[in-house]
Amino acid sequence: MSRTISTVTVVGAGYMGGGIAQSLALAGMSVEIVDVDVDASVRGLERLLQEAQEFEDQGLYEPGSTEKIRGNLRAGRTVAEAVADVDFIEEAVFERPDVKREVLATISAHARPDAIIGTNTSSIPVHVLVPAVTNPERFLTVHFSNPAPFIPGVELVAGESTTPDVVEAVKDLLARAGREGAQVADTPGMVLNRLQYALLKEATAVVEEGVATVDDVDTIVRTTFGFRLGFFGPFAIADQAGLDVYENAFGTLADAYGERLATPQLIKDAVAAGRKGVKNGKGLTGDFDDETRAELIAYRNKAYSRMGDLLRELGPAPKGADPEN
Ligand SMILES: NC(=O)c1ccc[n+]([C@@H]2O[C@H](COP(=O)([O-])OP(=O)(O)OC[C@H]3O[C@@H](n4cnc5c(N)ncnc54)[C@H](O)[C@@H]3O)[C@@H](O)[C@H]2O)c1
Repeated sequence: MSRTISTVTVVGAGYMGGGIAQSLALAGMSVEIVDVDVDASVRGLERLLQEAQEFEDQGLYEPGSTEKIRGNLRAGRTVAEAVADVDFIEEAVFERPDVKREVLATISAHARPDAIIGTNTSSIPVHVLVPAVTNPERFLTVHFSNPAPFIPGVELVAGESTTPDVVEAVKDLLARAGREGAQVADTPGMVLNRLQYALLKEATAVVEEGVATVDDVDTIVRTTFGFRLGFFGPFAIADQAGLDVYENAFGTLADAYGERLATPQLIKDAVAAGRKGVKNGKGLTGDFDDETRAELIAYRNKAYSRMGDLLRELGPAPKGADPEN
């Protein structure tokens, strides 16, 4: 039977730790935040309550959210005291292995032996931190994205000895907080940053080669494929476009840019096996019959139409002044 997390301590009441604590408290968990000392923890709590009130006033949080957070979120104790009897501890201190190791060792020394311990690291491989934790079967990366109160996705990275029930318990906690956890392997950059940096790297090459300006690259990303990404990942998008179409298009890219942008084996194999995507009912993301295909197209059209409405309602994002040099 899966374990249920209902009490949480977040260590590090800064930008990310604060947002994580606020989100979990809003979702009904009993949460404590703790920072370097009691004063810093209490200041963190005050800042979070003020911020929650601002979100509520701006209509970003439901009426009554700040009161709910106030009732579920506390501060005022040391790390040792605050982690002593909770189901889950999320470490969100500075992104430095030495600092994280020290904090994780303190947490391990004072937490229950079965308490689950997560780290919010965005770049440090979990195996680098594992030696600092006693009972490492209960330790994993639980990587929230910025801004934590609003971004739903959370990357999970299990260590070599992390047990499946621990991953399941964290996924369940995240689901109750309206978040979605996805597990990835313990590799540098994990998935989020590897993909995000690959896009930025190619975008930078486009600008450096004089193909388009920074502004025009951002416009194209925002208004074309970026428009789809809130609803579909790259595999679902490829299924909708046609895997055979992608195979051919990769051929053109490979002619120009070489092996780096040649057709991936996964796509070659899929097309060779007769998988062309949604259009022939056989995709990388699944099989589609007439009914699911029609439902998908209806969902897609509604999603993009609503996305257009939202963008028109919000208007363009504020921009900085043109760089002076
Ligand atoms: N900022 C982002 O966009 C972002 C996004 C995803 C993940 N992360 C990760 O989240 C973690 C925290 O980042 P942040 O942006 O919130 O940093 P931050 O500097 O805002 O907060 C870190 C907090 O940790 C506290 N701290 C430091 N040492 C401590 C100790 N020994 N005991 C208790 N508290 C201690 C600091 O006082 C500070 O309040 C990092 O691992 C970072 O990589 C950050």
